[in-house]
Amino acid sequence: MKQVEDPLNLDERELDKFERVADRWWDRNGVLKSLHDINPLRLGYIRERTRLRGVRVLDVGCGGGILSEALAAEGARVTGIDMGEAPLMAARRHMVLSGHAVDYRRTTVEALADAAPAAFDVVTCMELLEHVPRPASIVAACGRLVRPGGDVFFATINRNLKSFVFAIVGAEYVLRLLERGSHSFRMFVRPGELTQWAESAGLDVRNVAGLQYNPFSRRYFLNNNTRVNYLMHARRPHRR
Ligand SMILES: C[S@@+](CC[C@H](N)C(=O)[O-])C[C@H]1O[C@@H](n2cnc3c(N)ncnc32)[C@H](O)[C@@H]1O
Repeated sequence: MKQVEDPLNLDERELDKFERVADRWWDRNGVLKSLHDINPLRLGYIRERTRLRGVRVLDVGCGGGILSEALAAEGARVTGIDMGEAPLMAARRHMVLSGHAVDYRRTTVEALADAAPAAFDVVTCMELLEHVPRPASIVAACGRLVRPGGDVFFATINRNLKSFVFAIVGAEYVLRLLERGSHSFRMFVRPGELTQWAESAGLDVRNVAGLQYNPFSRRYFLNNNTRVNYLMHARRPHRR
């Protein structure tokens, strides 16, 4: 039987995971602690590779706004988009407390790419690709939304035996860094796949870095081991 594609590129079960925990989004020691813990590393990775002050940044799948607010604090003019109602509510509530202004909107990245092509200097899309049915479509839309010469940043989880052991068994069952069921192994994305989608979106991949967790020091760090979590920096060339 032919499978019918969801035109919104949504997986209701995945969305629901974040609806349920949204009121604890900004609890630094709560269920989303790992997002808080990796945020300085993600921000540092972005800041090293692009200018943020005064530029238009789109944060795709922004959730409760952990990265969006950090980008705004760097002086960027940030738009955050997500399809979850409750995460966006948590983001708007927190923005009032923090004073880091972000323009939060409920839209798909594909619809925004139709409405506002090349409207952003920088696009970030972190920890989203492993939660959607058609990640290549998200990557293509990110490529359309960034201006020529602009930068795109992705973060996701590799798909192999080590990532199954570390990102699911280790993180969800042994160390309890994440809630059980946070991730589905089959939705993880290999760096080769992401590179191919980025290139098909007209982007040049400039760097891929690994994001590691040391269970003894309980600290995250960046290196070149991309077997589990990794980040990617791509740039839209001026001519394509
Ligand atoms: C793991 S959270 C990541 C949040 C944020 N990017 C961060 O890293 O701090 C994933 C987010 O993706 C959102 N999401 C899931 N599917 C989506 C889709 N198709 N379009 C936009 N957002 C989506 C969820 O609502 C959730 O807020």
